[in-house]
Amino acid sequence: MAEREVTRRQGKDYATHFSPREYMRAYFSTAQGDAGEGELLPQLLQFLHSAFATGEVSGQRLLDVGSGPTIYQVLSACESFPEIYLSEYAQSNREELQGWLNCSPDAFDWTSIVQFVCRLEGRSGCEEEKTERLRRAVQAVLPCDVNQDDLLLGSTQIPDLFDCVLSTLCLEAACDSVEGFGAALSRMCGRLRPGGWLVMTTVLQETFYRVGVETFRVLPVDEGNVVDAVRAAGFTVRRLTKHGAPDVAGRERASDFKGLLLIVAQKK
Ligand SMILES: C[S@@+](CC[C@H](N)C(=O)[O-])C[C@H]1O[C@@H](n2cnc3c(N)ncnc32)[C@H](O)[C@@H]1O
Repeated sequence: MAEREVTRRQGKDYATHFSPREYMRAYFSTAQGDAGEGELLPQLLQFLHSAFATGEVSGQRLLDVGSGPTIYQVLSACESFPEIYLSEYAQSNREELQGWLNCSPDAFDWTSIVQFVCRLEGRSGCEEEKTERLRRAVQAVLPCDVNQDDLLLGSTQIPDLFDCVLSTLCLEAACDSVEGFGAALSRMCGRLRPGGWLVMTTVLQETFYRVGVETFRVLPVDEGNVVDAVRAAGFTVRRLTKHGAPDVAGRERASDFKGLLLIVAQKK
């Protein structure tokens, strides 16, 4: 029987076909994440914990680019940055974030992941305090498009300069060429002060991931592509960690990533 052709969503489709609820349910229901992705989520959480726990990556203001509907990525950062600006392309994702910030009764439940991060910090039992700290830290949920020169799309009343830019699993989803990836990275760090920090996580050689019934296209990048882009954007790489992907067979995999790259870099 002929295989059904799958439409690979990309670009503007994020505004219309990306279901925040399906995304969070599939990948963030527990701190173990999606079974087919092996240790991806624990590795992300562990890396983000260690990146911020050293105390070196710290300051006043942090910009998270392409936040999606998720808050896992800023749970560690809120201990080191009292002001956090979330930014995201899709309005539906921004609404999910806002719902969580407003303690909406039907907001996604992040308890399992907050518990995991508190355990990493040696502060089991402090989940409520952590959640409150993060809610207090978030100053705004801004629209953003990494493919536009004006990345934050004319948002006003935001700082001219940030001390840290964080971005998790975003550019490879948002860009359609290696050149575009580099340009978006430079743009994203345009508001970073000299000496400021870039913390970025990237899936390697991924061509797709699934969200509910939809399949999203991903730009396959390798370690060299990412490191070259980071250096070309004016950074010194301070820390680089790489993990392989699990060997999961089958067409029903949630994604086809081959590895995970975790980078801390400092702007010259
Ligand atoms: C795989 S999700 C990652 C979300 C979140 N950062 C995380 O770690 O789970 C990719 C995100 O990139 C966002 N995105 C897609 N195109 C974008 C663009 N042009 N500018 C900024 N973000 C974009 C999507 O809306 C989506 O939230």
